[in-house]
Amino acid sequence: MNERVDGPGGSPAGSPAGTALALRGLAKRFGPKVAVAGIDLDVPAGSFYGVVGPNGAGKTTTLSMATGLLRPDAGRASVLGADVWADPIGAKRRLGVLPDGVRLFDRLSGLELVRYSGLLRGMPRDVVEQRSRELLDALGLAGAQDTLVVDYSAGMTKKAALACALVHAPRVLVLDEPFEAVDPVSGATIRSILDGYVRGGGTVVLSSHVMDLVERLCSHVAVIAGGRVLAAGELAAVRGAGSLEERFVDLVGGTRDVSGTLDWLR
Ligand SMILES: Nc1ncnc2c1ncn2[C@@H]1O[C@H](COP(=O)(O)OP(=O)(O)OP(=O)(O)O)[C@@H](O)[C@H]1O
Repeated sequence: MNERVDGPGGSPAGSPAGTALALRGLAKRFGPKVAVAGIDLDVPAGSFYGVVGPNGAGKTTTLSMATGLLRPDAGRASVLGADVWADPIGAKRRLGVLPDGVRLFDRLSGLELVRYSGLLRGMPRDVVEQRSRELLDALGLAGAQDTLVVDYSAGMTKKAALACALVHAPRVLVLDEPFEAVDPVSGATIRSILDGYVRGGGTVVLSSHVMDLVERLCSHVAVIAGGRVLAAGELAAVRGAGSLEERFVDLVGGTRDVSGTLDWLR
């Protein structure tokens, strides 16, 4: 099943004008395991795009290939027209990425880490300095800016990584589980930063397991399972009459009845 509910202008063959992220036939296997089985997706510029799917659906593998972190076995990805593999510098200039299970240079302090990200992007030192401090302040890390990242909690590390993804003001943000391990106050701050970013013309693609959050934040959603897109397009069209969670369960398969098992646990 591959139900496409893209609005007019969406084209599975070419990359329509105004596409921030275009994925064509992306595929990846790990040994015998097919993680991603040929994914096509157009993320319209200016959209807030949620990618949802069960554990092991292929979300992280897809986003890693889409952002140049993992080489696909087949297929292409482009960011605002720049091919991620043929023109990596052009694509990465337009892109900010929060990868899954981020490995950071954690012997740097939070401030040093964000500064380092900005300087790597070739930004002027004074701009880097100002933005790094502003980002850490907005994300509630100002008090910990001189603490080594290795001593950060999981949520603090995620926020520092998000600051690194934002410092060069990219036009497209790809965030793998940005709210995981983040407390509710920080979550609200991140939501408001991302909202403002999209209102200013930026594009956000994020993966999440939290349907309520995707429903509240996103204009578009793709449901992925078994390495394929089951449905994609505007949130209202994908969701239909019910909630996104109902639609998700409907598409991905019902909940399992485990009432007669795990007797030893009772
Ligand atoms: N490096 C790897 N080596 C072997 N198998 C892998 C590797 N990375 C992913 N896989 C497999 O590929 C499939 C898709 O994994 P992926 O991490 O993309 O799923 P996901 O949708 O992000 O899952 P989750 O929601 O649990 O984070 C899974 O079956 C996983 O076991």
